[in-house]
Amino acid sequence: MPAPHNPFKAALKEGNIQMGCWLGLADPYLAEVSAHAGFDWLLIDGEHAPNDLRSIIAQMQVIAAGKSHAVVRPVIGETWMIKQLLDAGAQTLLVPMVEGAEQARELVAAVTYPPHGVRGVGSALARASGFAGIPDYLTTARDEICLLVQVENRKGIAALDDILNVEGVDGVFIGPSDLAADMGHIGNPGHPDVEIAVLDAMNKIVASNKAGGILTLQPGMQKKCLELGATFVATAVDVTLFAAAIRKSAQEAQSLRNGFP
Ligand SMILES: O=C(O)C(=O)C[C@H](O)[C@@H](O)CO
Repeated sequence: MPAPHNPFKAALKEGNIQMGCWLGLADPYLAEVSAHAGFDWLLIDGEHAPNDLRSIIAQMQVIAAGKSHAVVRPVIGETWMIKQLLDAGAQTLLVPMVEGAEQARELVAAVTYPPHGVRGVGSALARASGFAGIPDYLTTARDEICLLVQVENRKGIAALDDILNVEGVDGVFIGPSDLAADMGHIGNPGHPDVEIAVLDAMNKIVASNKAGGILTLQPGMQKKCLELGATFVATAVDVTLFAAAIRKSAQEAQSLRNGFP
């Protein structure tokens, strides 16, 4: 019996668009709500949300029971961190701040067992192997792991062609917020210079036959990236949605109260 099939990786390979949502509320109860909403993928954010290994596992567990695929973002692409997340059952990783081909090759090695990689062998204890319930996990796991890297500063953009030549990287995600900051337009990912850089990079990614991805709340940018051939596009953030809704509700409550003496 092989490692669990990764439908998200298969969809990207076939060029099937996958629409996603960012999960920053760092809670399995709330992740479960999103898991039944209808997104193709949900990003469990270990970089900017208050997640740890346990909270990431809990969110993966509830997402597994829903209709979405869990994509896990570590704080940074450290080999030991990737080892833990893969053993915990993550099959798709989105690694932030990738700036060069050598770093990308190290990430490929981190998701690959020896002799071709350096992923530590712990399947006997791992949720990923069904707690040793999947006899062929060690020999089939790599094929079902989807490695996505983030290019999100000028150094990464300059190295994009080299990164795209790294075998074993399945997709490249452009991070407009960090790219905007590095380009001198912090807080303004919609700046014309940033948009040009994002779309140029997306063009290159798609042309390389790797999957192109982005998170953008701008409908115009979402459409442009899809038109260029991006296949994993996040269009929502749970924190943003919740915060806006709860603020609106509070304002309505106060307006109602103000109508009384
Ligand atoms: O740089 C970006 O944009 C991303 O990588 C996404 C952000 O980290 C996410 O937190 C939304 O701002």
